[in-house]
Amino acid sequence: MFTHKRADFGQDFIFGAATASYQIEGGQTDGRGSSIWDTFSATPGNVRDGDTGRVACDHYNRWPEDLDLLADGGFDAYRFSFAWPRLIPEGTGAANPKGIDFYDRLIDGMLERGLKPFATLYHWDLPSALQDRGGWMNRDIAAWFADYAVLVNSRFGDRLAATATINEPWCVAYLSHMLGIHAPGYRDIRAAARVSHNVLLTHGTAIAALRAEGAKNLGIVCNFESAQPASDSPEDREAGRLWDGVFNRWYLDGLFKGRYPDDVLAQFGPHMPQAYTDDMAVVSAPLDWFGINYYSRSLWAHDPRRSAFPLRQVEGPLEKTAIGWEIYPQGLEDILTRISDDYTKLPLYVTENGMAEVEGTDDPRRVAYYDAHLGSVLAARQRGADVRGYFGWSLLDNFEWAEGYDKRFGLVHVDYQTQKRTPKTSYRAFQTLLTGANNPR
Ligand SMILES: N#[N+]C[C@@H]1[C@@H](O)[C@H](O)[C@@H](O)[C@@H]2O[C@H]12
Repeated sequence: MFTHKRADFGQDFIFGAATASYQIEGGQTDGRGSSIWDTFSATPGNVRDGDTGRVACDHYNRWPEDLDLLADGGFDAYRFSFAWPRLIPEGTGAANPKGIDFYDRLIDGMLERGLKPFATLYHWDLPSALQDRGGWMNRDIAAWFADYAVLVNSRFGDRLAATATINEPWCVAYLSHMLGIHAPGYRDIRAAARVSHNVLLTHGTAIAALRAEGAKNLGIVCNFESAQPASDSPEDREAGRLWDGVFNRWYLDGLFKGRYPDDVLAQFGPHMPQAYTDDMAVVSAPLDWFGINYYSRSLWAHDPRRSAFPLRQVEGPLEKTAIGWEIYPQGLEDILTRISDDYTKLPLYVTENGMAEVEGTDDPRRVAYYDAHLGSVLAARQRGADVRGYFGWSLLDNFEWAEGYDKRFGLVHVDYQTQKRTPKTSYRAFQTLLTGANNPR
């Protein structure tokens, strides 16, 4: 079990578990429109083993059982995401009544179980119809998303404990438009430059629209790595710093300082949208809280072969998870204190932290991973970071994007043939931490 006690975090600290619509819902029915992940995963070669989110964890039908798992585990909150194409199948225009009904029942189910709904408006499942119109490369997405955000707020806002506009803008932009690993699978520096701006413009535009509706407890969720040089050479030190710019400072500087870092701008060069500086007041709209997703560190070396972003990742020596990421708890303490010291005194939530492990229900390594990272949260709080909550990723084994179902992050094992849920040892560790009991269901 964990070495920490619930009281160590203070009585107001929130513990939750997190999921995302495309990764768990399935339910490609009842008026749900196509998403870019439906098309990306249907394209051979994009997702391991040809896996798709067509069924996933069948959460669309099994959500009561999944909410029971959260409640029985003693969690205070549930971080979930709305599927834009389930609510507005074409992305703009008419809403889908059955989609609204699903989230009505889901949110009411949380409240009935004493779970605080922590919502994310966008966790990567863009309506395909909007991709047909340019998707994130089209500046108009800011208006499309703002209208969607206002719809969500009008139907559900009064019941939400917190609302994040976008999950991991770096993944929406760089991973999906520069590296091509996620949907829509572009490998294009011009697309990446434009989306790196448009995703934050979209966030800020939605914040303004939601404020106009009186919405409260608004934030965004960004992912951070401890970006380090692979050696002490000046070139590698510069490579580590540049990756810190690409992954961390682009979003921190944009959101909290209203400007993008010069070293990354230099790499994007002429590909940035014209007059983007005119948008920075919108990009850096004041927020009520900030979400941090943290998993690991990364090591970087100079790579002179590359004309832009001249760096390459180097495998590190630390123990690794089943997805190959080093286990580096210090990085969570470091990013939390860095954000608090250098960027914002807003309430912070660790909105995702967890590890992939090989299949099974006994996962002592995952227990140790969570225990160490919870220790980092406590250390960051002791250093002055106003960390208000922590969400484990993920409640369930689920569709792990390009890795398909091969990589399992769940506190609860899912047998995808039977959809049977089985709490793992790590779930029991949280249950003991949060309820004092270890009461197998
Ligand atoms: N990979 N990985 C696990 C996890 C992913 O499943 C989430 O959807 C993302 O928000 C974030 O990347 C982290």
